[in-house]
Amino acid sequence: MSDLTTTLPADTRSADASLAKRLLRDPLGLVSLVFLVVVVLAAVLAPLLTQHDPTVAVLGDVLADPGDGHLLGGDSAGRDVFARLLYGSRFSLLGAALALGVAVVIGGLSGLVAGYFGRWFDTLSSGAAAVLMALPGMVVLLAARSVVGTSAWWAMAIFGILLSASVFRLVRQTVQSVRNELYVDAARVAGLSDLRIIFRHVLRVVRAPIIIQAGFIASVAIAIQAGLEFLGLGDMSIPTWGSMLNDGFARIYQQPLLILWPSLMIALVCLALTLVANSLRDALESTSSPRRAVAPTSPDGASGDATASATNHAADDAGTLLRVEGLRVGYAMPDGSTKEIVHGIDLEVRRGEVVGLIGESGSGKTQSAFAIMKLLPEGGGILGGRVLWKGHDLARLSERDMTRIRGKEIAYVPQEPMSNLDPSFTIGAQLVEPMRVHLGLSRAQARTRAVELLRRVGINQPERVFRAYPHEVSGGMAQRVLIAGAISCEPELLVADEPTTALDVTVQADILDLLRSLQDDFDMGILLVTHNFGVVADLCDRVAVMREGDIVERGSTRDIFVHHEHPYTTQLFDAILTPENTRQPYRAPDQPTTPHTEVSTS
Ligand SMILES: Nc1ncnc2c1ncn2[C@@H]1O[C@H](COP(=O)(O)OP(=O)(O)OP(=O)(O)O)[C@@H](O)[C@H]1O
Repeated sequence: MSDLTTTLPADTRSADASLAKRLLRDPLGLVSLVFLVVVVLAAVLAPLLTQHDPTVAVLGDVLADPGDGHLLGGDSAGRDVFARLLYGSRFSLLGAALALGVAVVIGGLSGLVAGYFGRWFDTLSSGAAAVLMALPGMVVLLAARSVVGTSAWWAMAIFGILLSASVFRLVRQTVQSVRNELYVDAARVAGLSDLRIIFRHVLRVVRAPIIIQAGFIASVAIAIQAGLEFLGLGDMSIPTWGSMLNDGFARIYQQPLLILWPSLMIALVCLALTLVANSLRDALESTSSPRRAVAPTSPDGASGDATASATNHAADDAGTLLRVEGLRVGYAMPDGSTKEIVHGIDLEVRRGEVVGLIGESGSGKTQSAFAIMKLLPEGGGILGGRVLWKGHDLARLSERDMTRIRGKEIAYVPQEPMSNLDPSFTIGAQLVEPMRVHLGLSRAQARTRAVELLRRVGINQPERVFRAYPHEVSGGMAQRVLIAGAISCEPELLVADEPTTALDVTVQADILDLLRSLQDDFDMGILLVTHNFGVVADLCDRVAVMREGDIVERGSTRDIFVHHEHPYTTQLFDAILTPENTRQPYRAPDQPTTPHTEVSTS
C-alpha cells in the first residue's frame, strides 16, 4: 500500500493563482497591457479627447508647430496631428483585429481538423497552405487592390487569409503531436466525443503557440497596413498612421516631428502586442498546471443501467458478455499491402469472469484488445471476424455508436499509469467529465461520486487527490485513479492491458487485490492482457495463450497450469524464474561448483 501513503504537497493548488494575478506579476507584460488599454481607450474616446476633426484642413495651420492650438501641431494640409493620431489608431487596431481574426479562424480551425482527423482534409489543406505561403504577400495585396479597390478592410481580410497558412501549420503540427498522447487515447476510451476531446485536451495545448502567433500576426498586420498607406495605396480620405507616415516623409526636412508620431505609435503598439502575447502565454501555461508526464487514465464504465442495450439478445448463452469470433487485425503498409498481425482469434468473456490473454511481447495481445474496443491506431483495421457484444457486432458499429459503448459498457485500464492522465487537468476534473457525459450527472453529483470512487479504490485522502494534478501522485495511486475512472459508470466489461506492468512490485499486488475485489463487487467481466503467469494465477478464471497473432492454447487457469500441452505454453512456463533456473551463488574459481539443488530459496 505504499502508494496510498504518498503525501501530497500541502498546497496542491500551487497553480491556482489566477491568470490576472500572474499577468500582473510580469512587469513588462503589465506595462505593455496598460499601454494597449490606453491606446484602445484613446481610440474609442477620440471625440472626447480632441475637438479637432482629423479630416478638416485649415490653411492657416499648415505645418503648425506643436502647442499653438494643436497639441502635436498641424500636418502639410493643416489638419490636427493629435486628432489624426487618435482617429488613426481606430483604423490600425480594427484592421489588425480583422486580419488576426481571419487568420486565426481559418488557420486555427483548419489546422485543428487537419491535425486531429488527418486524411484527405489534411492533404488538401496542407497543399493550400503551401500555396498561400509561397505567394509574395505584398504583391498579392497590390494585385488585390485592382479588384477590391482601395478598401483597407478588404486588404486586411486578404492579408489575414495569407497569414492563416502560418497559423494552420502551427496548429496542425501541435495537434498532431498531442493527438497520439495516451491521455487523448484514454479520453477516447472513456467515451468522450472527438469534439469534447478537442475542446478539453487539444485546444489547451494549442492555445500557447496560437497566442504567440497572434501577437506576431497583429503586429505584422499593423506594419503592412501602414506600409500600404505609406505607399499611397490606401484610402486617403480616412486618417491612418500609414497616411501620416506618407505625409511626414514628404515634409521630413520642413517638419521632422510629423513622421515621428506615427512611427512611434506603430513601433510601440507592435512591441506591446508581442510582449502582451508572451506574457499571456506564460501566465496561461503556469496557471494550467505543470505539464509533465503522468499516468494512466481511466475510461469509464458501463451504464449502471441494467436495462442497457435493450437489445438483450446476448451472444448465445446467458452469461456471455463478449464473444470474439475469427477476429483478424491488420495494418496498411507503405507499399500498399496489408500486414496481418492477428489471424482469426476466438475469445469469450462471461459476466463475472476474468479471462487472461497471455503471450510474449509482440504476440498481438494489445492489438486484439484495441480491436475489440475499435481503438486501433491509424493504419490499423479489423480485416475480418466478429466482436459480438449484446447482439451487436462491434466490428461493424459506427464510431458514434462505439462512443456510447466505450467507457460506459466496456471500460479500459491502460498499461502506463503515468501517461494516460492529461497533465493540464486535475485528477478530479478528469474523473468528473466522463460521468457527466455518460451518466448525465450534475457537476456536484459527479464530484461526490468521484470522491467516493477514489475512496473505494483505496485512496485514503480522496479529497486531496481529487484536487491534485497527475504529477502530484505516485504511479500506483495514478493506476488507482485510472481504475476509479474505469469503474465510474459501472461497466460490464473491463479490458485491462497489463495494468501492473509499469508499477513497483510492492504496488502490483495491491492493484491486483483491488481489481479482484472490484470484480466481485460489480460482477464485471475482465479481459486481462498480460505476459505474466503470476498475474494469471492470481486473478484469472480462464486463460488464452497467444503467439504470433494466434491463440495456441486455452483452458481454465488450473488446467493450463497443470496440463498445458502446447510447446509454446511450456516455453512460457519454462521462462518463469524458479529456484532451479536461478543463477548459482558466486564461487571462487578454485572452489567446486554447487549443484542446483543446493541453491537456497529463502
Ligand atoms: N502501427 C503498427 N503498424 C504495424 N504493425 C504494428 C503496429 N502496431 C503493432 N504492430 C505489430 O503488431 C504486433 C502485435 O503487437 P501488440 O502490441 O499487440 O503486441 P503485444 O502482444 O501486446 O506485446 P506487448 O506486450 O509488447 O505490448 C507486433 O508484431 C507489432 O509489430
